Amino acid sequence: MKLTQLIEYLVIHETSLTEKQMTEDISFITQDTRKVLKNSLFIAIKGATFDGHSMIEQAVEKGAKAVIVEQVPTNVNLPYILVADTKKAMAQLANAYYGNPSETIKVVGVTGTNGKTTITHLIDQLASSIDKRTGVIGTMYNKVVNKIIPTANTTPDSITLQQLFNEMNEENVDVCAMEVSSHGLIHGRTWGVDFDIAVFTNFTQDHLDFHETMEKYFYAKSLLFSQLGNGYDAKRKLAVINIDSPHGRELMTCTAQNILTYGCSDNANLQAQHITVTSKGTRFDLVYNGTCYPVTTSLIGDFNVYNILAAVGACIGLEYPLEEVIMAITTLKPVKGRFELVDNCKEAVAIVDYAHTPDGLENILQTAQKIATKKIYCVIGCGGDRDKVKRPLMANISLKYADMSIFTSDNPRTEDPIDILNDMCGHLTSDKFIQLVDRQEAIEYALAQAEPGDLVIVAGKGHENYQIMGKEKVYFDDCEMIKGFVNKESL
Ligand SMILES: CC(=O)N[C@H]1[C@@H](OP(=O)(O)OP(=O)(O)OC[C@H]2O[C@@H](n3ccc(=O)[nH]c3=O)[C@H](O)[C@@H]2O)O[C@H](CO)[C@@H](O)[C@@H]1O[C@H](C)C(=O)N[C@@H](C)C(=O)N[C@H](CCC(=O)O)C(=O)O
Ligand SMILES: Nc1ncnc2c1ncn2[C@@H]1O[C@H](COP(=O)(O)OP(=O)(O)OP(=O)(O)O)[C@@H](O)[C@H]1O
Ligand SMILES: N[C@H](CCC[C@H](N)C(=O)O)C(=O)O
Ligand SMILES: [Mg+2]
Repeated sequence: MKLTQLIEYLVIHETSLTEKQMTEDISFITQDTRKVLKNSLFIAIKGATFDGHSMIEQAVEKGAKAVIVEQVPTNVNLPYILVADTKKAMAQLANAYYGNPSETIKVVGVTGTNGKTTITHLIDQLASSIDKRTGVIGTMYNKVVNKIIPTANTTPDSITLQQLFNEMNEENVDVCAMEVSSHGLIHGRTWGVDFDIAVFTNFTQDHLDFHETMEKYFYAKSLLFSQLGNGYDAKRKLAVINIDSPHGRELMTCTAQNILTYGCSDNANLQAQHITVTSKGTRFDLVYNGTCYPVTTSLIGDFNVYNILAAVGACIGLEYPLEEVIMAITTLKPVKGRFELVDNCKEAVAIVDYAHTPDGLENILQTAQKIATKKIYCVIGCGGDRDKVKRPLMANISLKYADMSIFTSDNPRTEDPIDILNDMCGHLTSDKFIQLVDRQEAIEYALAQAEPGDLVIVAGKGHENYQIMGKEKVYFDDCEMIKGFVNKESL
């Protein structure tokens, strides 16, 4: 593609490129000097730890035909194009390079503190059940039909994102269910994505290390709704909002589009009534447009009823046949590491879950109380180099609902795990907890104590099969640890 064509939508403040240089062919765009190839366009980004502007000379040496910058280089002979904001330019360039690929796919963006992965995977299952070709973008992996692509982020950078949409187009994907994280929104990773549907799950405390205040965190979430279009778009768009959340009600003013509300309140468009939770699954009545549909699902918990309503709401927005979608609810499989029941030698009910926020933990422990017949053990840790404010809150919640809490490590990263444990339980005086810094020991302790019929919740890591210690990822899998536990007394 010609450089002139690629930069058509940029507002250029200044450039050192000649008219001839502007007509050069560009065959690759990147924001990473390590990936620059011949005939690339390099975009310099100021990141958290590194400033791409410091390496534009090397990028040009490696074959970049031009560099996009937001500050004039010291060496003005370099082929630079000055813009106000290189992150915004990167999103515009990525979109131009891949030909606005999200326009031809139905894109469902899901945001909120908890439930994004679950809902996107439920949408994937529901859409697949009516023979749609699907894509998924999110925490566990990205997926193009059956191809699984590993990912480092919940919401990828704008180049990776547009590249994924392009691949989805090549594979004739009908619908992509995508997690939209608050980091992704603040970093502008989703700029230029043509969302058809925006789903809001809920809003509670997390990520204060990054957003600093709940107000700023909520503002980040609201961006998905203000980016949903002007209300007069060629494509019909819809915001699907949890009306039981006060923040959901506030978000309703952030979009120009039509809104479908869901929840348990009488005024929700899509409603759940008469919820019954058991250790085998959940039953409820789904009410839409005055018709009541009794449904059963193997997903456990009231919070999963919300997740199902959100996924069904998205399917309504996609104009899928409602009765077929509702029938498919009974076939929904739980998502890996989300309230996942794991076999073990103790005949205890062991559950691995990804709860890593106070609200997530409270929801699963409330659900645990509903299905428990005997004692509840809870193994939980908090991530290092992340929101510290949530640490004592999560310990308090565990103590409130579990008969015994085992506080341990969960991705300490560059922090000392003992310091994290002190933040969690330094203030506690109860005798209903112990601290075991080694996660394997913590899980084994809980299982060793558990009697048949007790419930052992192992929370925080869900699908993750690693522990991040320092900068290293060490293999660790909660499910394997539970399955592999051998009760020493029975040997
Ligand atoms: C703190 C943070 O968000 N970092 C993200 C960010 O990296 P960064 O821009 O800060 O990277 P940097 O190392 O400072 O580099 C700056 C620039 O220089 C370039 N560079 C760097 C080195 C070099 O030699 N040459 C070079 O050109 C880099 O390519 C980059 O363009 O941009 C990268 C690309 O988009 C992300 O992968 C990376 O996410 C890291 C891995 C991360 O852990 N992020 C977390 C906090 C995050 O974003 N989480 C949310 C999920 C939250 C939730 O689930 O609720 C997410 O969406 O993943
Ligand atoms: N609707 C919900 N409301 C409250 N808690 C939930 C809800 N759905 C899931 N959870 C809890 O949150 C955990 C994470 O769920 P999920 O992975 O779907 O959320 P997420 O929003 O994708 O999280 P992340 O921010 O890490 O991407 C689950 O394991 C469960 O404990
Ligand atoms: N998406 C979440 C994942 C946290 C998972 C937990 N295991 C941890 O490391 O804290 C985050 O980036 O905060
Ligand atoms: Mg997720």
